[in-house]
Amino acid sequence: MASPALISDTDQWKALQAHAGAIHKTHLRDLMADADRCKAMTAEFEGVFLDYSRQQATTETVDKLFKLAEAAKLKEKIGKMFNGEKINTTENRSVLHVALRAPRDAVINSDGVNVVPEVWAVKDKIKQFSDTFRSGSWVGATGKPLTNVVSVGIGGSFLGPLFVHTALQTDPEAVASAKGRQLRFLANVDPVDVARSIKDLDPATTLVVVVSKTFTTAETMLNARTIKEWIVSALGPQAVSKHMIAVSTNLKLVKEFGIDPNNAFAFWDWVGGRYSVCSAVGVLPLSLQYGFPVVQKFLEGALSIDNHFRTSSFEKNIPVLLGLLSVWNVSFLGYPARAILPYSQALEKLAPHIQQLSMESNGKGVSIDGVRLPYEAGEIDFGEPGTNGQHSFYQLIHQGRVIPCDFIGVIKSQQPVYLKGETVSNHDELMSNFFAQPDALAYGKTPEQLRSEKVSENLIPHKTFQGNRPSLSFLLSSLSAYEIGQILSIYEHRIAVQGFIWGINSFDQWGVELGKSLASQVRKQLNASRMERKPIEGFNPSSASLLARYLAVDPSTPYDTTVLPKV
Ligand SMILES: O=P(O)(O)OC[C@H]1O[C@H](O)[C@H](O)[C@@H](O)[C@@H]1O
Repeated sequence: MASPALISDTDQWKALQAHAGAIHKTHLRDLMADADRCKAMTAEFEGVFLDYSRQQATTETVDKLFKLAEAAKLKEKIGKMFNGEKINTTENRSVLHVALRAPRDAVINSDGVNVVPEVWAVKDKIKQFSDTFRSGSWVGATGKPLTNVVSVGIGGSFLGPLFVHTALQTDPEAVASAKGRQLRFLANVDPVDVARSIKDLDPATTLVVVVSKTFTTAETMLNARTIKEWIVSALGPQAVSKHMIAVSTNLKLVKEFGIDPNNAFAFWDWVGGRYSVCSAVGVLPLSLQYGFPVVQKFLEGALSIDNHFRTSSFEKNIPVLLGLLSVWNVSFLGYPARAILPYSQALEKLAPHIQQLSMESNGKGVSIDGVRLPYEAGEIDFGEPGTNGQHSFYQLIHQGRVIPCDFIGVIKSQQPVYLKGETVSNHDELMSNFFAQPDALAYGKTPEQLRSEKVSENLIPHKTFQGNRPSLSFLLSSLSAYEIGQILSIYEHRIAVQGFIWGINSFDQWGVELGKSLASQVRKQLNASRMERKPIEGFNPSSASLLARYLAVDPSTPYDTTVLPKV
């Protein structure tokens, strides 16, 4: 018999659907009373400890999920990814971000060519360039060493590097190596972002890295031209070769832009944009700021999880367990969202990165074979660091909608602080919340408990917490470059597992195209109306009237001369 086209046609999927009915009748309060279950629902690898006992699941659920994984051929699909097979079928590409952190002697083929030597050639070039840059021997047009870096890029050419940069910013080793330097990002095409990214910077001491896989992304190219103008107007056209470098797969366009090809750093079409932080996209700007050795530790952390993911049995495999549990929450329990709640300010930009990684990967409506899905794939990811989130959206999570939560805690803070005489250290104060919130969600508070506390009857419905709200907790030993790499890789693989189970292509992103092409029609209209006073044509009544309102106001932009931000 031919294998079913959709995973939802399998007996294993149907068994889980039936099982979900039974699970809905349980309460986490009761499930948590089983100490053996709690112990069984944990996994550990190196310093990463995962406790998933607060999922609305039993060991039977997990067994059934493993059977689903078998039906979805998860093991084979993981193998195909690591072996460089062209699993991104709609773009006919391998998916080899794991090659970016593979050891020098590894062999990973794409199209019959071992890509690892090319990866290391670029890393060696980055190391050499960043050493020269950081030593002060690379000087700008006025002879001054450059201490500021502005990385211009958007989407995958921005969010991963921003996440890692933000996480490293307070790590003692990274702090020491970044003394006297700053790294900034320019992503949005909004001129306000341009103004903010160059505020108080001197072009004479600034290096600009233009980061774009395609080197055609409209926002990045306009921002790159704008920043080029900022440099040229201050230092003259010959300054570009000393003040602008690039990261791209399209080295031809880099050259045409006017950046010296010697100062261009390559990557390859088998690296998806949102999976590119371990390529020159992240490694170059981060090495300029922190030095290559710190970034190498980040890559090693990612590699450790790659090996764990590739070789561990599913029972112990953290990304596999996480991916399967997310599928369980979305497809069987019907919870469409996931909150990412790091109890670590250093992980402030994890959720924005995961938003792209997860939603661009798994936000699909058809199977990899083009069959419309009878179930929803992907989930809505959002999050904020605790405790900030607690004072913002946790009300909804506790008493409103059910949103499975990822709690991420760190045992040893990057920045220990204690005030003599205080009950606990500042980090213990933070972590008190990390330990308390998952139980508040799981156990809730009953009307009986409230009555025993003499709460007045009219307030009992308002103060009742139903509980039975799933979460999982990660406890990391510390948060250095290595663990940051581990977190990245855990999420990358978890999201791939989800896509493999749902039977979709997690590595294309056709859904971003339509908006781009409609924007080009608007761009043409804005040009025609502003420059030649042409009437608005070819839009629906709503868009035409919005455009008319927009164009009616004088933007105070003189169209016959260049204007740069004044900050
Ligand atoms: O790196 P670039 O080619 O400039 O692309 C930047 C971004 O463009 C689009 O939005 C894609 O959907 C993203 O996946 C990509 O990361």
